[in-house]
Amino acid sequence: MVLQAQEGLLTTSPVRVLVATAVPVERDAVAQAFTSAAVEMPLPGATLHRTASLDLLTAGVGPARAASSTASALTAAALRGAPYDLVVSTGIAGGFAPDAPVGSLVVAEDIVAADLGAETPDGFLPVTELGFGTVNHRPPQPLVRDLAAATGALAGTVLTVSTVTGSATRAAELRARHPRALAEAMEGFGVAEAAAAHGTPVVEIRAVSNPVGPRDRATWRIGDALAALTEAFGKLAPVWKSWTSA
Ligand SMILES: O=C(O)c1cccc(C(=O)CC[C@H]2O[C@@H](n3cnc4c(=O)[nH]cnc43)[C@H](O)[C@@H]2O)c1
Repeated sequence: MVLQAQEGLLTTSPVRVLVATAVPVERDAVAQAFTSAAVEMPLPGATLHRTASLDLLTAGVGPARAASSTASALTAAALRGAPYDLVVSTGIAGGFAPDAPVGSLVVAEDIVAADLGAETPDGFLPVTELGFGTVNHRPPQPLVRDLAAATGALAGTVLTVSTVTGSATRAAELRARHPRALAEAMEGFGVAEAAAAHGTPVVEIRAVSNPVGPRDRATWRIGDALAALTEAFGKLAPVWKSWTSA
């Protein structure tokens, strides 16, 4: 393994990984898994924290903001001649009960835009059935398996929504349309769209902070979910190092 000097940082990892969270507390939960200091780099619309292990992007809430921030980071890396090998979307999420309980970890076999489409008298139609776009990104499955094995995460579909589910009816509708759905969050599909535009593989790892369903803020366990993220990322260095998309 070769030591590389990157803009004042020394790294021993040949795999360049960009980790995108929505908000700073999620970024900090990931950063706590590492001892190395971070160098802050402002980007158009987002801030990147570069560590010796990974680059951490605070990408913002929602798929559009997450896509734009991730695109900035990917373009900046390409322009400095060091493109990323992998993009990881991560943070807290709602879990579909009973399969993904609060405190559990989920890794996405599929990253699905669950509300990108049209309502019709016969129900919801994804944009793909209207004749354009895409609603699904599929991460490399061997990597999904390695991530699940290293962390004990459940593997299944992770939905991206622009509106947080707030009723049992909506939760049941989503689950009926996506029987393999384990979790919903608001950024994965946006991050994946930006990664796909750069030809970069993407994965999504989520820690469940609340059940998907009726809004009940008092039952949220954000601290537990953030602790689960820290623990998970503490176990992942060997996975990043051994992984290659080739
Ligand atoms: O105040 C509320 O009632 C409330 C309810 C749900 C979510 C929020 C957020 O501000 C969370 C947005 C943030 O966290 C991720 N997240 C966490 N749980 C869920 C969920 O059940 N459905 C969708 N997204 C969720 C999301 O990725 C955002 O980054 C406030």
